[in-house]
Parts: sequence; structure tokens; C-alpha cells
Amino acid sequence: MDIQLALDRVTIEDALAIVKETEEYIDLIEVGTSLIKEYGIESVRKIKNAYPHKRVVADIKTIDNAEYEFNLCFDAGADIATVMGVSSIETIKKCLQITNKKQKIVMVDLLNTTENKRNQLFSLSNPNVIFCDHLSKDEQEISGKRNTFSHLDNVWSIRYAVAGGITTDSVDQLVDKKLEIAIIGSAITNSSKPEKTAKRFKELLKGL
Ligand SMILES: O=C(CO)[C@H](O)[C@H](O)COP(=O)(O)O
Repeated sequence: MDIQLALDRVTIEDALAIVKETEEYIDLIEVGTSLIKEYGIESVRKIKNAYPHKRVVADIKTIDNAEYEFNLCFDAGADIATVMGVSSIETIKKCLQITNKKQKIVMVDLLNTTENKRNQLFSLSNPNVIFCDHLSKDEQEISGKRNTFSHLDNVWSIRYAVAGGITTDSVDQLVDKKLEIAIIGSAITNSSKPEKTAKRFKELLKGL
């Protein structure tokens, strides 16, 4: 399983320093929504320029204005851009259209989607789409919720990632889920030893 390092609530300089330390153990770099909101699309450009050999995810969380936002991300060098699954089907289809045209990847964030909407989204699955099971920061921090990854059991045939509060103690729940990507943020970025923590995740996820 690949590791996507989510960079949130840090400066671009700190983000670059964390990637430098952890580079050997991570597969994708996520320019978090907070970085894009605070520093703009330049955050994506700077991180891709510094790590051209890594897949860079722009976590723009598009919910409307798909063409403009997806072109912005891809033109800045992102390999993957995110759209919220709760968006209208017009928005999702436009993201897919731009992604296919530019031969990039779209990650559909399933936060707050209903089962009906998820089934509708899964029917659009193609090799350029990765779905992301996501437990929000606010649900984690305010309500103390933990992701149980329970509805992942029926999704063998599609590309799948998980995000939200994953720690070295919770990765064992990902065994046998046939996931492509574990998105890990604060467990690494808030660690006093990011390199050691990223290395531990790599060891734990190897072979999964
Ligand atoms: O999309 C995000 C926040 O909206 C984060 O990328 C995701 O939640 C991973 O970060 P963490 O491991 O700290 O929860």
C-alpha cells in the first residue's frame, strides 16, 4: 500500500522540510487544503518543482467550478486533484473530463456521502479515478470519532484510498482491505521525529 503524506496546517517551508526528512518512505505528497487556502496554488507549484519525481496531490476539495479549479491544479503541476463526492454529478463529470483529457488522476473524497451517492459515484469508476474514504478533522477532534473503514469491504474492484486520523496503532485495521493508498497527515507532520514515524508506517504497510 502506498503512503500519501498529507501536509496541512504548516508553512510551505515547513512542508518542504518534512518531505525532505520523509521522502524515502512516502509515495505521494499531498498539498493539503489548508496550504492551498493559505498560500494559494503556488504551494502546489513549489512542492511539485521541488519533488518532480513524486506524485503530487492537490487537495483542493472542489465542490463547484470544476473546470477552473482542476485546470489550476494540473497546470501548477499536480498529478492528482480532489473533488468532493457530495458535489453535483455535473461537477464530478467535468472533473473526470478534464482529468481524462490531461491524463491525470481525480481523487473523489467520499466525506459525508450517502450510500446512494457512493453507488452513483462508483458507477463512474475508471482507471483515472481513486475514491477516498475520509473521516473529517472536525469529527475526529470535536466528536472523537475514529474511522472504522467498515464500508470498504465491498469495493474490491475500484481504486481506493483512506484518510483521517490514521496512526501507527490503527493501520492494522487496513489489513485485507485491498487499498491502494493510506493518506497520513498529522501522525507524521506532528511527530517529533517525522522520519522515524514515516519509516515505521512504511514497515507496517509493506506488503498490504
Ligand atoms: O484531508 C485532510 C483534512 O481535511 C487530511 O489530508 C486528512 O485528514 C489526513 O490528515 P490526518 O491524518 O491528520 O487526519
